[in-house]
Amino acid sequence: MKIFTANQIYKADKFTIEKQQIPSDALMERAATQLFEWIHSRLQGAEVTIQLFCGIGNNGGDGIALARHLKEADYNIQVHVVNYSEKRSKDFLLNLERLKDRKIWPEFLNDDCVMPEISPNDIIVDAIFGIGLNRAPSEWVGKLIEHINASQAFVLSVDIPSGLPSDRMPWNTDHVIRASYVLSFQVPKLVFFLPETGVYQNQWELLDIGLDAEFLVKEEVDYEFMTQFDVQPIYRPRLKFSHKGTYGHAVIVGGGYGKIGAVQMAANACLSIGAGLATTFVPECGYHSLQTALPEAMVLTDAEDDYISEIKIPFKPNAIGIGMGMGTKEETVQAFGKFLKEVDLPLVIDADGLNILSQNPKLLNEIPKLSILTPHPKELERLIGEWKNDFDKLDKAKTFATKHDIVLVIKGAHTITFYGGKGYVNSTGNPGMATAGSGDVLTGMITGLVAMGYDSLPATVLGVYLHGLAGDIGASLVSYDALKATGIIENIGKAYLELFKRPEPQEGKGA
Ligand SMILES: NC(=O)C1=CN([C@@H]2O[C@H](COP(=O)(O)OP(=O)(O)OC[C@H]3O[C@@H](n4cnc5c(N)ncnc54)[C@H](O)[C@@H]3O)[C@@H](O)[C@H]2O)[C@@H](O)CC1
Ligand SMILES: Nc1ncnc2c1ncn2[C@@H]1O[C@H](COP(=O)(O)OP(=O)(O)O)[C@@H](O)[C@H]1O
Ligand SMILES: [K+]
Repeated sequence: MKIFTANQIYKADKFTIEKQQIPSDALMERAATQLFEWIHSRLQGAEVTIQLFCGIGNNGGDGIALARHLKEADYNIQVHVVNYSEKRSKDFLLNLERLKDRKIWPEFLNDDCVMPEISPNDIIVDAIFGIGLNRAPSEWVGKLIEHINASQAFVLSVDIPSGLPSDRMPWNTDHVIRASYVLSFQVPKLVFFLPETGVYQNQWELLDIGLDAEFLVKEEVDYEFMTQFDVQPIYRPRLKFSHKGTYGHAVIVGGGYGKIGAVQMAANACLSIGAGLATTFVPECGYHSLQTALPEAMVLTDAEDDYISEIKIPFKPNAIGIGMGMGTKEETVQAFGKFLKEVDLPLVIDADGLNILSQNPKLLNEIPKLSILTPHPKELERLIGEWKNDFDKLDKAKTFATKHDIVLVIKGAHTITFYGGKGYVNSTGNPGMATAGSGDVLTGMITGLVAMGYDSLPATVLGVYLHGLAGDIGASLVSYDALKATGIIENIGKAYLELFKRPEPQEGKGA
C-alpha cells in the first residue's frame, strides 16, 4: 500500500475530481459519510455528547459535514469552529451554509475565547487541522489542543491528529492532539509509523473515499506500507519435484563463549522458514550445545575455543548470515575483514558484524553488493551517526543504503527496509518482540529466505513481515510480556499459514 505525501494526496484529489467529473465537495461528502457510518455503527444512536472541533480548511469542512449527518441521525452534538484564519476553504463554507440551513449554529472560537467545557464522557471529533498544516498553530489554538488532550475524553481525529504535520516534526510537541483513534482517508501517513511522531495516536484506520484507482496504481512513491496484500505475491511455493538442494544451504557465522544461543536461534529460524540445509560456524565451545539443541543443523568450528579467529567454509553456501554473538575481539575483527574480502555473495550482517563495521569504516567498502544489514537503533547510530530526528534518520539511512548498494533494515516497532532509494514500512510485530534474541531470529529468517533463492530485497521484506507476524501469533498465545524469541521461531509455520488467510479490513496500531 502506497504512502503518499500531502502533495500527492492533493494531486490524487484533483485527478479524481477531473476524471470522475464530480464537484470538489463530493469528496468531502464521501469523507463525511464514511466518518458518520463508522461512528454510527459503533454508537448506534447512544446519548453521548459529541463535541466537534472544526478548523476552517477542508479538514474542518469534513467535520462540519459530519456534524450535519450526526444531527440528522439525532445525535447530541456541539459544533465549535476553531477560527484560526480568515482564509476559509470554499467547501468548508459550503458545508457551513448547509449546517446553518438545518438551524445548527456552531460556536466560533477565537483567540480570546473561553475554553469549552469537556466531560471525560464526551466524544471529541478533532477536525481542526488536516494535512494542510504548514506552520505552527497559533498559541491559543495550541492551548485549545492542550485543553482537549487534558480532558480524558475519547478523541477521534479526522485524517491526522491536528497539529501533527505530515512531513516534519511538530513545532511544539504539546500542541498536537493525542488521538485515541484516527480515521485517515485512503492512504496511511508516514508519521503514523515513526517512533517520534507515531505517539500521537493509539490506533488508526483507513476510510476509502474513492480516490481514483488509476492514480493510486501509477503514482511513484518513496514509501510503501507492506500489508498482507503486498507481501503475499513475494512468496514462492515449494515445488513438488524438489529436494533439499532446491532450497539452498545457509551458513550462520557467529557466537562466542556464553553467546552460542544467538547462533542456535538464528539457525533454527533459518531452517524453520524453509532453508534446505543449515550449517553453523562457531567457536569450538559451541559444538556440543549446538549438536544437542539443533539436530537438524550441521556444525563447523573455529580453531579457537571461545571466539572466532578465522572463518573457513569448505563449500559454497547459498547464503550467509553473520555477526550474532560474535564479539569484537581483535582476532575476530581481522577474521571478519578477511572474510569480507574473500566472499562473493551477498551477506546478512547483524549485531557484532555491524559493530565491527562501525569501528572499522574502511570495511564498509568491502561489503558485497546487495548485502542486507539489520541494525537496531543503537547499531544504526554507530553506523550512520547521530540524527536530529526521525526524518533526518530516514534521510541518512536512505543515503547510506544507496551509497553502499545494500538493503538496510531499520528495526523497530515499524521496521523500515531501505533499498534503491525506497522505504518499505512493515505492518506486523508487537512490543512483546522487544526481547533478547528476537533480532537473531530475524537474521536467521532472512538468511534462510536468501538461501532459498529469494533476492535480497524480497527476502528482507518477506522475512521482516513473517517475523512480525510470527511474533503477533506468539503473543496472542502467551501475551506480549511472556513472548520469547524462541516463541517467534515456533510460530513461523503459523505465520506462513496466516499469510494466505483472507485479509482483514485495514487497521493499524499506534504507539
Ligand atoms: N483526498 C483526501 O484525502 C481528502 C481530504 N479532505 C480533507 O482535507 C484536508 C486538507 O485540507 P486543507 O488543505 O484545506 O488543509 P487543512 O484543513 O489541514 O488546513 C487548513 C488551512 O489552514 C492553513 N494553515 C496551515 N497551517 C496553519 C496554521 N498553523 N495556522 C493557521 N492556518 C494554517 C493552510 O493554508 C491550510 O490550507 C485533509 O486533511 C482532509 O481532512 C477531504 O475534505 C476530501 C478529500
Ligand atoms: N515494540 C516493538 N514492536 C514491534 N517489533 C519490535 C518491537 N521491539 C522490537 N521489535 C522487533 O524485535 C527485533 C529486535 O531486534 P534486536 O534489538 O536486534 O534484538 P536482539 O539483539 O535481542 O536479538 C526487531 O526485529 C524489532 O523490529
Ligand atoms: K484532524
